[in-house]
Amino acid sequence: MQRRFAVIGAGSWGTALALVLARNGHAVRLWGHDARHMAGLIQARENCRHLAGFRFPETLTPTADLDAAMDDVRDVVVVVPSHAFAAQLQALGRYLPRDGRILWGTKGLDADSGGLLHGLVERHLPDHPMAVLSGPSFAREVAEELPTAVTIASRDAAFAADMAAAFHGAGLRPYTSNDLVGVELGGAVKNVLAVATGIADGLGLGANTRAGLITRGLAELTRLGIALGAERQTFMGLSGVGDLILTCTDDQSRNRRFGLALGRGTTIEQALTDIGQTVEGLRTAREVHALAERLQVEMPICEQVYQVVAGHRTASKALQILMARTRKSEF
Ligand SMILES: NC(=O)C1=CN([C@@H]2O[C@H](COP(=O)(O)OP(=O)(O)OC[C@H]3O[C@@H](n4cnc5c(N)ncnc54)[C@H](OP(=O)(O)O)[C@@H]3O)[C@@H](O)[C@H]2O)C=CC1
Ligand SMILES: O=C(CO)COP(=O)(O)O
Repeated sequence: MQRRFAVIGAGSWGTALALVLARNGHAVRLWGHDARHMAGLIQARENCRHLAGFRFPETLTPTADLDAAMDDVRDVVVVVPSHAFAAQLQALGRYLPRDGRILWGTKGLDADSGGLLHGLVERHLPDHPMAVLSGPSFAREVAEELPTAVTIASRDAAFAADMAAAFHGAGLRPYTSNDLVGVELGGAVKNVLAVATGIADGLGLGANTRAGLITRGLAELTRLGIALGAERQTFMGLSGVGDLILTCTDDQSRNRRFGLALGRGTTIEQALTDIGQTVEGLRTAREVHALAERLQVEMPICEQVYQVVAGHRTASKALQILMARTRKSEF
C-alpha cells in the first residue's frame, strides 16, 4: 500500500532511505535544513553534495520547508546526525499527529546525556510508536540497490513489521527485532571501533591486529549492552557484528577513514575537513567513555580511542597500552 513519509535529514543516509521508500512507490518528502542545498536538490533532482548520481523518482519531493514536509504525514524517518537529533525532535513536536510514528537511522548517542536516542524520543515525542533502523548499510550501496540486510527494532512489533514492509525491496531486506537498546547501541559503538581499526591500519599494523580489535571490540560492546539491558544475541546480528565487520574493514566508512588518518599522523581537524561528512565516532568516543565509567563497564579499546581523540595520548601509545594490559581469561 502506498503511504506518505517525511524523511528528515538530507545527508547521504537520509537521501538513500528516501530513495528506497520512493522507489517502493511511497510518496516521500525529503527535508534538509540548508535552503540553498535543498534548492540544488530540487533543481537537479538528485543530491549532488552527499549522494550524487541517483536521480530522484517522481515520488520523491525534496524541500527545505518543514511545514510542507510534514503536511498530512504520519510516518517520520529522522536521519540527522546525532548532535542535531534532540533539536530536530523538538522541532517535529508541533507537526507530528496524535497517531504519528517515528523511525530513525541516526547512529550515535545523545550529545547531552550520553544516553541512547530512544530516550530523547520518549522525552520529546512521548507515546508515539518508535523504531530504529540499523545494520551494515553504506548509503551509496543502498542507493545502488546492492543487496543489503538491516534490522528494524521496536518494542512495538506491529510497527517494526509495518516499517520493514515499507522499506523492503529488491535491494533492501529488513529483519525485525524487539531489542531496541541492543540495536541502537551496536550502531553507536561500532563507529568508535571503526576509528580504532582505522588507527591500527593507519599505523601500518597488520590483519591480526584488525581482527583482534574487531573481536575484542565486540566483547566490550556486548558487555556494555548487557549492562544496559540489551540481549546478548543482538550483538551477533546485523546491527552488532554485521556493522562492525562492515565499518571496521571497508574504506567507505568515514569513521574508519578518520582513524586511518589519525594513525598516519594527520590532525583531527585536517582529517575531518578531508572527509567532509559526518564522523559520529568522534563524539561517540567521548560519550561511550562517560557511559562506561558511569556503569563501571570495562571498555579498553573504546577508552583508548577516547584518549587519542581527546588529545591525551598518541595512537601508537594507545596500542601499546592495550597490548600491555593484565592477562585475563577470554570469556
Ligand atoms: N552514510 C551512511 O552510509 C550511513 C549513515 N548513517 C547515520 O546516519 C546519520 C546521518 O549521516 P549521513 O547522512 O551519512 O551524514 P552526511 O554527512 O552525509 O549528512 C549529514 C546531513 O545532516 C545535515 N545536518 C547537519 N547538521 C544539522 C542540523 N543541525 N540539523 C539538521 N540537519 C543537519 C547536513 O546538512 P549540511 O550538508 O547542510 O551540513 C547533512 O544534510 C549519522 O548518524 C550516520 O551515522 C547510518 C547508516 C549509514
Ligand atoms: O553506518 C554506516 C554503515 O553501516 C556508515 O558508516 P560511516 O559513518 O563510518 O561511514
